Amino acid sequence: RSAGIIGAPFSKGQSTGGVECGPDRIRAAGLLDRLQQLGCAVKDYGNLTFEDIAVDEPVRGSKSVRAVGSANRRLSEAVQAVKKDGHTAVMLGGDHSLAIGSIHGHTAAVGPLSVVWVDAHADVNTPLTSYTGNLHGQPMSYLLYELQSKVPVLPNFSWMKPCLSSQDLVYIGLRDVDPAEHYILKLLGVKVFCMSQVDQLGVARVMEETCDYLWNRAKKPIHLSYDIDAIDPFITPATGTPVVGGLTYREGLYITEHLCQTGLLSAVDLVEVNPLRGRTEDHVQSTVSTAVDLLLGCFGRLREGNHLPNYSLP
Ligand SMILES: N/C(=N\O)NCCC[NH3+]
Ligand SMILES: [Mn+2]
Ligand SMILES: [Mn+2]
Repeated sequence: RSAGIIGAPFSKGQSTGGVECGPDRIRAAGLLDRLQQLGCAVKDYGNLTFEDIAVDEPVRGSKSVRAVGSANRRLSEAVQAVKKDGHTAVMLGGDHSLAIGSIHGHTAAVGPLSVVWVDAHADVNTPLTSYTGNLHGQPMSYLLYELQSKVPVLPNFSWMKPCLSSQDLVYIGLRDVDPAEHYILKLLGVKVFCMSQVDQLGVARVMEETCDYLWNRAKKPIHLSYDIDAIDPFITPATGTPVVGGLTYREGLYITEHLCQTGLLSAVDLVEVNPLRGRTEDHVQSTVSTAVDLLLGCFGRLREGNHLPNYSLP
């Protein structure tokens, strides 16, 4: 396995400062070393820098549209480069509006994807249904072919087109979905495992059904977009929009372990880690170390233990 790490210190998809510090805090917690200890080849592409947009007035209620569009254009190009180099892409956020560029670039590089979106939220508001105008609550509406008519032309978004079919998307962990989002998910028939279904089925069955559903037609590369707020805030409190009743640490890890063993995991986003939202340093550490463990699960770390192929007893 080999990982290409992209830091995306971007926060303008929402209005809470600090999420731009996510990439460096996740690196500082030892992500690269621990990936290498697993025998994973690692290339760190560094942190993206983003165009400074001096004037970025709301458009149809959506905030920082020009900055979000510009940032995601750069991210799309970076993800394409990482995929061309043959790595599994790892995008460290930053807020979830970055999924626009990550999924767009991944698709541009490898073709049609299966997307697994692990999140307390559906992030499928359109610019016209969003209460807040924050673009981190809207990325999926820019990506889905079926919603193209519901998303107005926005400045700095002309570089992209929708690139995902609603039938190639599965949500896991939903527990805070707006009425408009719920309507959209039902209208499009999107496959959803909300927290009730995680409780009802158990995470192992959820993952079996996720894979069976996504592979119903053809096996495609998997894009895992992991919002840290999918995990219960008791474990990962340092995030912008915590919602009680989330995934346990074990459930969150099981999801990554299961997708890793499919051999199809082609890109991972780990977003919404916000160190400034931890009331104590322990809260920040718990959040950041969970993020690292989730990513290690994507690259073959097993709770039973691991040893390198060349290991020999002294
Ligand atoms: N973390 C968030 N999305 O995943 N916040 C925005 C969504 C609120 N409806
Ligand atoms: Mn999200
Ligand atoms: Mn969320």
